[in-house]
Amino acid sequence: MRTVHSLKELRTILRGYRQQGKTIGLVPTMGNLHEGHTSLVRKAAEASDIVVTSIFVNPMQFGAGEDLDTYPRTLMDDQRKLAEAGNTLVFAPNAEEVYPEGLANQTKVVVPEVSEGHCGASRPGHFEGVATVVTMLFNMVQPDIAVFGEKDFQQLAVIRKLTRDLMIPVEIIGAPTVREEDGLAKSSRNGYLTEDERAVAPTVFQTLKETADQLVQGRNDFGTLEQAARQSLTNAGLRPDYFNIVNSLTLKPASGQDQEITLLVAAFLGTTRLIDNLSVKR
Ligand SMILES: Nc1ncnc2c1ncn2[C@@H]1O[C@H](COP(=O)(O)OP(=O)(O)OP(=O)(O)O)[C@@H](O)[C@H]1O
Ligand SMILES: CC(C)(CO)[C@@H](O)C(=O)[O-]
Ligand code: BAL
Repeated sequence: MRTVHSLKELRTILRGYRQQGKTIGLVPTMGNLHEGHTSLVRKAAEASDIVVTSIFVNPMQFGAGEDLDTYPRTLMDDQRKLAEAGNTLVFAPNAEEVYPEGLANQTKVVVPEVSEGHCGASRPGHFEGVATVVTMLFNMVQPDIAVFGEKDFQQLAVIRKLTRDLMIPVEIIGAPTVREEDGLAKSSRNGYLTEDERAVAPTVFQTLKETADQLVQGRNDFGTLEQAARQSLTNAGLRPDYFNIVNSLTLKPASGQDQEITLLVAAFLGTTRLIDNLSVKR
């Protein structure tokens, strides 16, 4: 498995693969990889001949006061995990390679509607940063397929929409959330949790499951259920950012007629912000 840092080298290698008639899969990440990421790589390897994993902590998607500087950078460890998962090529550019003219001067991709609300409301500019860098990665790698985790449910919806709207010829594949045994969604940011916080963290998924059970039983009083879920999180020592029951496609507030409903949650444990979601069919 090779690692390249420059776009020029990436393009030269990929040209060679394309000339051999190989299909290319892309897995965009910010590194500090865990089994959630390697499951995406395995999925990409099933769907394409060559798998490119990008590792780039994208400054454009971090807000002021967020963890851009402290976000864990663990390239050597990541390379070992990727090789084991069947990855072909790692693309690990630095910020100057991706944004040679700096962030202020960068053309941006703005995705309306699905990027509004939820994480979009709590992290202004976040999805502009994600949409822009993902569009750039699509142009850099020109993959046939790209795999993203359902753990970042709103992000996946944003990427599906930008791909459709900008007619980018790539198939977007969603991959299920990989969890710890106690239900906590695997995430690089779990590493920030103290031992005490880690013991409380599974409450996020438990609250999702308890609320989903109520929905499956036919409850339509979504506001009451959201309020009760926020209270459960608070009682466990979390600080809920949002707990929203939405239509799975539009991410707008769910209605009683919706057959596919998604519960979206973000909550702080100390300074760590955890997100998760669960979808139900009715
Ligand atoms: N537990 C998981 N299961 C499946 N996919 C995941 C999981 N965690 C992350 N991913 C996916 O991996 C890709 C890269 O995500 P990222 O590098 O931000 O990882 P992360 O662990 O979610 O980090 P963070 O804690 O910063 O959100 C995204 O498509 C994301 O949805
Ligand atoms: C898709 C992504 C790699 C873009 O920076 C990031 O938002 C992530 O890791 O989910
Ligand atoms: N996993 C989404 C990337 C972020 O939180 O910035």
